[in-house]
Amino acid sequence: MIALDKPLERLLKEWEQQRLLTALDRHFALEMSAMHADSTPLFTFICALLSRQLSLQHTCLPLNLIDNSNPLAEVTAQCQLLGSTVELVDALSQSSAVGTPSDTGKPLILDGNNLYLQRYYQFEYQVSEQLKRLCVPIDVDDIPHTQTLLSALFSPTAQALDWQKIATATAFSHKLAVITGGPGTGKTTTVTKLLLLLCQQQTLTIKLVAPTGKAAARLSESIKASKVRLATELGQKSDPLSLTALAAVPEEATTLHRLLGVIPNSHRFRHHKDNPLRLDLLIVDEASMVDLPMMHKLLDALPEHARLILLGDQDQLASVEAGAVLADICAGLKQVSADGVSQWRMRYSPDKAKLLSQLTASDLTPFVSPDAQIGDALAMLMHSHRFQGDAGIGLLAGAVNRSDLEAVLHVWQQGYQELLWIEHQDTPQGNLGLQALLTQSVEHYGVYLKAIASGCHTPSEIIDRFNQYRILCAMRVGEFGVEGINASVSQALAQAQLISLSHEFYAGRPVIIQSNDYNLGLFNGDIGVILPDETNHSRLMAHFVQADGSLLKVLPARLPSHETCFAMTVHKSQGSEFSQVALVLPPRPSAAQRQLLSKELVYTAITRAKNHFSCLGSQKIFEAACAQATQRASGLANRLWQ
Ligand SMILES: Nc1ncnc2c1ncn2[C@@H]1O[C@H](COP(=O)(O)OP(=O)(O)OP(=O)(O)O)[C@@H](O)[C@H]1O
Repeated sequence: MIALDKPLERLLKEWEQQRLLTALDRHFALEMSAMHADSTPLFTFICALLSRQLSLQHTCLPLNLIDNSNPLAEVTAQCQLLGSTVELVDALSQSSAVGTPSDTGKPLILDGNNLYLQRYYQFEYQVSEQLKRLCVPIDVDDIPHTQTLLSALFSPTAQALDWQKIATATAFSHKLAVITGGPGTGKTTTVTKLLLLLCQQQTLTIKLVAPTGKAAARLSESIKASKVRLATELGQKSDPLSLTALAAVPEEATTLHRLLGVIPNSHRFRHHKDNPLRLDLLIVDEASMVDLPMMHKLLDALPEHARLILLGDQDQLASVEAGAVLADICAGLKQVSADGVSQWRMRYSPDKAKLLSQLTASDLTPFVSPDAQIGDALAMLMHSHRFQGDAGIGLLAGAVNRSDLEAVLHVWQQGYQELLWIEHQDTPQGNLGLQALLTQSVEHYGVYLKAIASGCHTPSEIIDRFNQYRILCAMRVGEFGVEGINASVSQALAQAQLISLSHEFYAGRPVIIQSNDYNLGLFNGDIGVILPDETNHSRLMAHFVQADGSLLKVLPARLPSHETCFAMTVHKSQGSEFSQVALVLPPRPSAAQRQLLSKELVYTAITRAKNHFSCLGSQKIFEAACAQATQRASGLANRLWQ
């Protein structure tokens, strides 16, 4: 069933050298083969492919999607699979290492055409079961009263259907609710109104969390701002909704790790099935960043009676680790027309559509679906309120998200003030595009660096100014990856005498943490700035703003692994927002790099920008990225929707 040009062990080594496989993939395959006496070259090769899938953040290996004639996409194929998917499934299921879904003792599980590592099969199966268990309606005792409250919260709109109102009613009447939408579509506004409704009725222990400290801090700020707006609105009316209930709406958010209770030097948390969280309602923001294992741990720790609300943008890059849970949950709402254009459309069971229609005084019968499944828990907000004023960023984000290349080009050609295209331009004097980016970065980073030089000793103020601008890179390595751009920006700032590179730690050096240090309370992705200590100006300390707004100070020498952060990856920027963003795309990406340049990556970078977005790139590469949608292999969408 497998044809190899050379002995498999030699090929595995070559593939590792060519970076088609990682060392881990090769070792995993050889280890599995050594552990099972009935191993065949086919089995060993498939194990390498499965491990590679996990390195690429897929949760399984769909055997029917393997390109038999060149499974590793080599320049010249040295390995081919012979036979159909059915024969491949049959051959693998003979292996003593491969079990069926109920075989908890086997290291690999074959479920239909999908091959899993046992651990990932369990994560996926349990997450789907946990979500389905949560996907139940909650009785609305007094429909007319709730109707009145909803009408008081939502003024009539010009649109036929007010999806924020429908989302509020959806979440009010369901134990699980997933409210998704792009930036500024009103997710926080909606959830604040929902919390007001719930707090008006009963006393609940409500917790707000996000995957990173930065995202948690943003959630707190958004909820606070939303409460202030709502208080003004309520104050203007003689409403049945009380300001007292609004005051009870919580606004402090924390990180998922902190909520679950980190146990130092362990992958386990203090809260789990046997020691559940003490809460009645959990709200998770930036849910697209939550990977499959983390979602499992979170759902496992949720008490039986608790409600769960997930907020996020299903179009953003998926989690850094395996899985794309939020996208999988929403997958059943995607409709692809005959001409290949995809759009979202809600799907409700007849009962849910009837209830929502009653509660919101709108007609939702066109959205009734006989197989709505988890659709009853979903609410999608499509209209951005944030991008009305600065239309360029919103239009560009929308066009990229739809992979509408004509519209993308059109937006760039309109010359919007908040958009700047910088073309890579190789000349004997160097890349002029890169030089333009460096000039821009010196101007923007100069603001906070000059503030430090002029004696500003208020760390939060300086960090705030630093956060106004950020360079985001698609890649980590290379001249145009995070490493290269950080080095170039550091040099440019040193030349402008804004920083001094004579010491590793200097006032103004921004750092991003690359591993978790539970003792210090620093986590992968946390960003801080090295600054003179407020109480002793001759001593430098790394300053980090925590989720609750407080400052954490750490001696630079004690920092866990970290790097300079004038530039960071788009992946690491999720959950953050900056006034100005500059995206850097490589001019000549390798084949492997091209695979990573996706529309989700470009969309995520654009939507981090509040006021200005620039892109250093070449038009061809930008368009190729916009045309490429990422698909993560997973069986979760099927489990939830079939
Ligand atoms: N129905 C509405 N009418 C007018 N403005 C609105 C409406 N809903 C939200 N907004 C405004 O849009 C902005 C963004 O709202 P909100 O923070 O709720 O969106 P979000 O989806 O949570 O955004 P993000 O993804 O950026 O966190 C706020 O200024 C809010 O006042």
